[in-house]
Amino acid sequence: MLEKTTYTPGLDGIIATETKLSYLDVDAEEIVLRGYELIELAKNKKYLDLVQLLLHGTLPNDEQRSSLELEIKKDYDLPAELFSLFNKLPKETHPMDALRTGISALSGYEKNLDERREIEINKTALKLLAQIPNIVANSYHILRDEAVVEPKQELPYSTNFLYMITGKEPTQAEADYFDQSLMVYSEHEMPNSTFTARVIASTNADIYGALTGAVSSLKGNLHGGANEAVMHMLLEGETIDGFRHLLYEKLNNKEKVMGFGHRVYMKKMDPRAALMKEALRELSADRKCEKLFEMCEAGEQLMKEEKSLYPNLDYYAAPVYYLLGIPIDLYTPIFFAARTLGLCAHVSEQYANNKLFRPRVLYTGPRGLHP
Ligand SMILES: CC(=O)SCCNC(=O)CCNC(=O)[C@H](O)C(C)(C)COP(=O)(O)OP(=O)(O)OC[C@H]1O[C@@H](n2cnc3c(N)ncnc32)[C@H](O)[C@@H]1OP(=O)(O)O
Ligand SMILES: O=C([O-])CC(=O)C(=O)O
Repeated sequence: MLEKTTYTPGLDGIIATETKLSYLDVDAEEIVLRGYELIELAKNKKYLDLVQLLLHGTLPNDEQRSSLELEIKKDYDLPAELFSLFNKLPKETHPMDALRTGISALSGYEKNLDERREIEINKTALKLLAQIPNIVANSYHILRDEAVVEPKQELPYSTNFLYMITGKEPTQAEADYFDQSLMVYSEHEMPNSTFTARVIASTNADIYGALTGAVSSLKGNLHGGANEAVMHMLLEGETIDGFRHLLYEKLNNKEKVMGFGHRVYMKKMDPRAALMKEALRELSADRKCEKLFEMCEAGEQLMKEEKSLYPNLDYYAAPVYYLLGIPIDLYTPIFFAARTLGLCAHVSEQYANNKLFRPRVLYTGPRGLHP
């Protein structure tokens, strides 16, 4: 007989696996990535440095970073059939669903689909890191009957990603904010999407299947979908007073306010949100759009006073993306593109030391019935 004491709803606080990749140390207010602290990395390094760190365990030197970038860039192009596929989707398809379809379809082009060795999975990971930004940007353009924006080899990795989204080359400052957002989104221990990917990989299923499942998980508004919801809420609020009114209304209706709360940080501010808040402060001042920053701060204050709840990353990443001119429907796909890194590292780690996930239940139904 399984004891009720072994059951925690939502697996809250339960250790699901061992990992060398990352750990949220809430007391120390540190997000540990292979021994480094994520916020320090995000202030001093680039997304590509994190690619090398998470997949290979060490930060690259300049030469290693350049060869990693070349390796990724050689796989930027997508099979032409993928564009035809996006053309056939209903125009109402959400970009997260187009992304899910795109990743699933890519599996058919993978020669190494049956490979589970780390060295081969890392190669696939680089290919996915090359192709997923292209899927994110161009499935969106195709669904809106816009021209495809081909990747530009001469641009740095994340500059090219932002360029494919907006169709115009970003300034250095814009590219830097975007790169920093990709870093803070890149890996976060055991969120629902990472757990989903590891559960799928634990059956020996391939990495495309694991990532396809993770896209579905990330779309939900209790997870990655929250960043899009935050921006819609800010636009609906319009002014500081309007936004405060909207938040009170939601709290009175017992609705969840998107962008607040977190399973692990519930009583503290997500350190990544604090970094994005600073990016928003600078960008708002630069764009003479201080009102957006002030609205966010007013919302943060209200939620602290009324509910003792703090912003998570999505709350401050959303307005940063808005000021970078990114369409709202792409916020969650961008989150996924950045998280592709962490997901691939977790899938690789799962294969390397696999044990099938298969938990038990606390049965609450009837017994002893007869047909
Ligand atoms: C990058 C990311 O993916 S971060 C997560 C993004 N998601 C969101 O922003 C969605 C809004 N937030 C939430 O729904 C939650 O805080 C979650 C899902 C992130 C974490 O949830 P859980 O750990 O399961 O906690 P749970 O939802 O049970 O919340 C505990 C209590 O705080 C309240 N609460 C938590 N978050 C919120 C919120 N955003 N707005 C209002 N109340 C909230 C709950 O209503 C609950 O109150 P109760 O005990 O009176 O019923
Ligand atoms: O950790 C979580 O549960 C959700 C989150 O913040 C992330 O995936 O970045």
